[in-house]
Amino acid sequence: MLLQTLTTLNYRNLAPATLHFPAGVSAVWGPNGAGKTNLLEAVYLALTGLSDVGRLEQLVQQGEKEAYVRADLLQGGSLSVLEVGLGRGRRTLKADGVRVRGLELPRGSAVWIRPEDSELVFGGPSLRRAYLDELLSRISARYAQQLSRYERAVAQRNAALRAGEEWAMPIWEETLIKLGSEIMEVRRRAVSRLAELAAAANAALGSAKPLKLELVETTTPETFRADFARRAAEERARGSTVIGPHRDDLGLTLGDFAAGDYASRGEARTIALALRKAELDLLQERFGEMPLLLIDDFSAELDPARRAFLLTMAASVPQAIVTGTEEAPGAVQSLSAEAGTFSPAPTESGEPEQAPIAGQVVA
Ligand SMILES: Nc1ncnc2c1ncn2[C@@H]1O[C@H](COP(=O)(O)OP(=O)(O)OP(=O)(O)O)[C@@H](O)[C@H]1O
Repeated sequence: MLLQTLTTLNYRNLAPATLHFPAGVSAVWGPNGAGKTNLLEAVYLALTGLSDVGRLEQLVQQGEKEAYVRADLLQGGSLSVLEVGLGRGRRTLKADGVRVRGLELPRGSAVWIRPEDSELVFGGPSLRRAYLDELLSRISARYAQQLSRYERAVAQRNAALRAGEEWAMPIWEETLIKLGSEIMEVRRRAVSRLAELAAAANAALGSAKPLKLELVETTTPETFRADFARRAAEERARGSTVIGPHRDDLGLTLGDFAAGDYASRGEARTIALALRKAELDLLQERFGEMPLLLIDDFSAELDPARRAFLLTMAASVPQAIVTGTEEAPGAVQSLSAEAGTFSPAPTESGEPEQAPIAGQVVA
């Protein structure tokens, strides 16, 4: 997977530009607020269709109505043009000029490592479910479809519970048991492999304590129906579905203790990094091609073992973009960031890879 160029227009604080990315590590460095994270966010959005902002309008430059991002991506030897158009509450994705849904994008194309990934450890179960569901949705389009059907059915059953529509319960319960059991089966298989990969990454990061990942389930495919009967009174009192994969968690144990309750901040960062490395490995196993690696703010990582791990990871994939307030070592391209513009600078080891080309926008 090689990103060849990224074009942005009216995207957050980025100046309109087309940037070229060679194979190897591109270092993007500059002061706080320069737009480094925005650049990685634009790449990730164009490649995966994924974005975790609350409102799409946030992505459009203030004072503008629409934004545009285009990525030219080389995958499996052929070039794809991926485009995103953003407007008020509206997002349009195109692949090679044809409108597509997010699921139809090249799903194993990028992994994004961010300083806030520690929230995967300290945050609530919904963050870990989102990590798992996003990853599994990229691995399997069917999983994504079943999950969205399941979530709709949960919302409808909750509405029926609140309206006291007892007659509708058997129908919704059968739907949830069918869709939910399939989701649980896929999660079980994936988590068993993810656990191996994350444990290996955690050990490679020099952690003295073993990392264990396991699904914490509120029910099982085997007991779903009986659990609905058992929790019937509670569900009616609360007006909500309290069992099922939408309430499950990805349990993280470091050594003998639950990581969310007992891990130090540094240990949490190591676990989060191990989870991202496992994600990279799983996507590579599934699609047979190494995703583009996006590392946001490597310079915030002060621990020598984690910093070395990040930089080794970047150097070991076909292509990585590494941002920081200082230049990442070993880069083949260096882009200095300032107020939303990215100017080629000599790398630590030589001349700029590209001439400045800001302003060339392919609309
Ligand atoms: N929709 C928008 N329109 C204009 N500017 C925006 C928009 N959204 C964010 N910004 C600006 O983008 C800048 C943040 O950029 P970004 O987070 O990419 O910085 P950064 O280079 O990663 O900084 P740091 O090193 O602090 O992480 C902020 O100054 C913010 O005000």
